[in-house]
Amino acid sequence: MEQMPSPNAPLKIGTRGSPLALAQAYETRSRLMAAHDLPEEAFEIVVIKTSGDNASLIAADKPLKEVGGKGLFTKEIEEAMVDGGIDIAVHSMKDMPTVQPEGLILNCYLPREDTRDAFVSLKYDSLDALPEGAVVGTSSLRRRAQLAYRRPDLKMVEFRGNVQTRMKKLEDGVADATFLARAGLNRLGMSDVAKSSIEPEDMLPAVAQGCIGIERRIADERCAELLLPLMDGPSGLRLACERAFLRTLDGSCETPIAGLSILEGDQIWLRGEILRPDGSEAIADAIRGPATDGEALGEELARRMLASAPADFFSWRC
Ligand SMILES: NCc1[nH]cc(CCC(=O)O)c1CC(=O)O
Repeated sequence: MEQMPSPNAPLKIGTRGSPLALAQAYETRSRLMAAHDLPEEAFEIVVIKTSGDNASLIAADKPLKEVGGKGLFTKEIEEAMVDGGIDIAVHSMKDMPTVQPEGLILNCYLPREDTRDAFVSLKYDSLDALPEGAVVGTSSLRRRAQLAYRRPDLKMVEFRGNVQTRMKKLEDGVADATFLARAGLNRLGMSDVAKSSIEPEDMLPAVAQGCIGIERRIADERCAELLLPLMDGPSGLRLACERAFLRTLDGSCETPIAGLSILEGDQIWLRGEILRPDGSEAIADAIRGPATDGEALGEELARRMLASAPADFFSWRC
């Protein structure tokens, strides 16, 4: 049965419990408080444990895609929203599947943070400075493939956990360097661990990197109204374009796909890169057109890249 919260009941904001997820939930709460002149008590942050947070799965040093793919960190949160246990959910858009469960809508995007990856190392200043055979820690299939393509000499090791855990691994000498989203570091107040940034011209970030999205029930008009002033126009155009690209490529699992759109006046410029998981081959392409046609442009670029790739290139599609 549909629960009918009283108009004065606190709005329940669902989130994972990681330091980054909490920072994103607090940012969302602050923006809601400012937009509606509401006190902190008008909101309740509800921490939800997801399969992806399951310690035993994380401890097993398996690539995340073997553990369960993209819905891994979102399933339980979306279930809580369908059940009415929470009213809205705050997500890192780059971790979100391109299609939402029935009854839910994800179209509220906050102003985007830095979209670049950061180069993090205790010994070296940049990717170019890494000596031959250096060890890079990463759990991201995209970063792994992009790095293997550009620097076949590098050795990759599986690297997971929060930023503190990863820094400890660097201290212990498990790897010489790692790559983290600048957006996450900035939100955690840890941007000083970044030695340099990877420019999109050198390596495109993940689709939707650096963007916080807020999901709600489609039928919940109270939440629709509350979120309206938070919806950032430029983020909306860019995310529609990038997510259409990913959706058309069927990037439903963690896939070696990178993509970034940039607004230039009333135009949008989308660049994409698709790689073989082992980094032995990559295809890149770009498209430009009216920003309001972003979704169609994203689909068109994806179709063009699918058509131009060798037949066995998309063996990872699922
Ligand atoms: N896959 C984990 C994840 N999801 C979102 C971010 C960073 C924040 C963002 O991109 O918005 C990260 C960590 C990372 O890649 O360093």
